[in-house]
Formats: sequence, C-alpha cells, structure tokens
Amino acid sequence: MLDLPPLARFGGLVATGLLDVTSDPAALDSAGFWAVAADFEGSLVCARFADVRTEPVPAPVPGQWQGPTPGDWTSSLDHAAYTAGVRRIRAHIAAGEVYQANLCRVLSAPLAPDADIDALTALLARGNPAPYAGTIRLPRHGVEIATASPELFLRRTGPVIESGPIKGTGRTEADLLDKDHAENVMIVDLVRNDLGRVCATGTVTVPDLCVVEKHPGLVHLVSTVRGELPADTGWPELLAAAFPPGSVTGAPKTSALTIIEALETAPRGPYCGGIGWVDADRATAQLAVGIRTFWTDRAEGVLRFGTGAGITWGSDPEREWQETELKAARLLAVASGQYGDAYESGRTL
Ligand SMILES: C=C(O[C@@H]1C=C(C(=O)O)C=C[C@H]1O)C(=O)O
Repeated sequence: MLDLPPLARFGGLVATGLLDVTSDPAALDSAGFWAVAADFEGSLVCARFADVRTEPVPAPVPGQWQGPTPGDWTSSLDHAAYTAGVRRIRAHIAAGEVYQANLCRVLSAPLAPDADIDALTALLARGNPAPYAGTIRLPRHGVEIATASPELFLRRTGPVIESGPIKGTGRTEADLLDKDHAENVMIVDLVRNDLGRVCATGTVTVPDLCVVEKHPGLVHLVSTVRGELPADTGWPELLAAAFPPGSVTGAPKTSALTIIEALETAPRGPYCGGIGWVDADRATAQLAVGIRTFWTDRAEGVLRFGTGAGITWGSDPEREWQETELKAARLLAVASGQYGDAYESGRTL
C-alpha cells in the first residue's frame, strides 16, 4: 500500500504530525488544529495535526504527477442522461415540488497506484489558482483530496460565521443572465434560513449580494451571508443546520435532496461536501464547498472529479450540460499534466 505521510494543506498553510482522527464534530470545539473533510452524504473525518506552519505550495516536480488524459474520463451521467435529468427537474418544478435543484455528475479515470494527490495540488496551484485550494492526504483513513474550490462554505472568526454561496456561472460576465441573479438570490434565502437556525436572532445579514468574481476560465456570482453564533452553540449544531451546502443542493433543501438522490447515479463523496480547517484554540475556521475537487478511490484504482449545475425552470438542458463541461475542462487539463508542463517550460498559456 502507498504510505504517504498524513498532510493537510490549505493555501499557504501546511499541517503535519497527525495526532488523532474522529468523526465526532464536537471535537472541533475542543482544542488544536483540525483538517476537516465532510462527504456530501454526511460522513465526517476530522484530523488533528500537531504542527501547522505557513509554507508556499511547492513547485510541481516534472513527472511526479502522472494524470489521466482528458479522454480517459468517464461520466456517471452521460450527455443523454444528464439532459434527461434536467428535463425531469423542470417537471418537478412545474409540479411545485422544488424551485431549484443542483444536478451533478461524477467523472472517473484510472489512477496510477503511486499517485500522490498533493502533487496534483502543486499543479492546480499554478494551472488553476483558487481561494480555497488545498490537500487533505490521510491514506489510512481513505481520504485523499486535492481541491481548487472557489467557494466558501463556512468561515468562522470567533462567534461570526460567514458563508459565500455561488450561483451563476459564465465564461464571461456577459454570459450571466437575469436567471443567474434569481438563482443566486434563491440560494441566499436558503443559506440565511440555514444560518438563522443557529445564529442569534437578528444577527443574520447579507453584506454582499451577487458580486461578480473572476476565476480561471469563468466568472461567478457570489454572495455573502453572515451571522453570529450564541456562546452555547458549537460545530455539531452549525453543521446540522447548514450541511450540505445550499448552493449544491437546491431549494427547498429537503425536496432538492430527494430529487438529487433519485437522479444521480454516483455518490458525490467529498465533492459538494465541506473541505478545510478548524482552529479550535482560536475559534477560527475556513471550510470550502468541495467543488472543483479531485479525490481518489483506491479500492477501485480511480481518480474522481465532480461537476454540476443549478437547474431552475429557466434552464435549457444543453446549456446546463455545457456549464458542467466548462467547469471541468480546465481542471481536467491541469490534472492531465498539460498546464504543468507548459508552466515548467515557460510557455504562456
Ligand atoms: C456544482 C457545481 O457548482 C455549483 C453551481 C453553480 C451554478 O449553478 O452556477 C456554481 C457553483 C456551485 O455552487 C460545480 O461547480 O460542480
């Protein structure tokens, strides 16, 4: 078995020296620095590390990451199944069961047995820089994740909690339609409701609504929802109220989850879950929504990657499929090593 040492990396922060691992969210209110990986389906891995330091993401070592070529990937839902799913969601909307549901597919490709997921993070840091990029590498606990997430699930600064839901995606700003703004506002309402279940009454606000953010190869609409946790409320209550993230489920959340369960054929795993760190000593934290994320399935010998889109009444099935392609294209190119090679040889991209 490949036995790479446990490691967590979040931007310029690196954690080594694994102390303990638990699935109990109450541990996040105890002490120490925790890396957190929550699967969309609800399983939680919290890993406490002894040594945390700032250190730049290492430059990619040529040949260290042997990734699949873009043609090696297969999709849990192909074009026909995905577009049929979009039509099915529109029928659920027409029937009044849901306003919006996020339809996702999981891509899989063969993975070299000696592949180190942190070498992929090194490539992603150059080829697709992202505000919540990182690695969680815990091979003995079945967690090997490289994320280039642009989306904030939960930031904690003492009692203050912030979430940064994204809804609205285009190649350029001109692609963003009224529909994208409407989708974003729907999800902001949902996240306000989620945080409102645990935050002190009257503290939930929306400091930013539908701000355009530019990310590699695409633009997003991003909002910020903020609230304050009362002193007796901790991580178990916060996660129970807010998980899974509203932007990757839909509204109302429970109906959207039922529809997702019926239409999607592969577990999302870390994709669309929560990935990041909690510093219990300082009561600070930063968890990303696990989108633009790769993870390993060692039992199957595959690397996986998820991509999806929010479906509303105004959705065109072909356009939504294209959106999932757009979100995947650059990241799959980076994972194939193409961007890394170009970087190493000094070519411009
Ligand atoms: C599910 C994904 O994206 C989600 C849906 C978005 C949208 O519909 O615009 C944007 C960001 C994510 O919250 C993904 O990127 O895989």
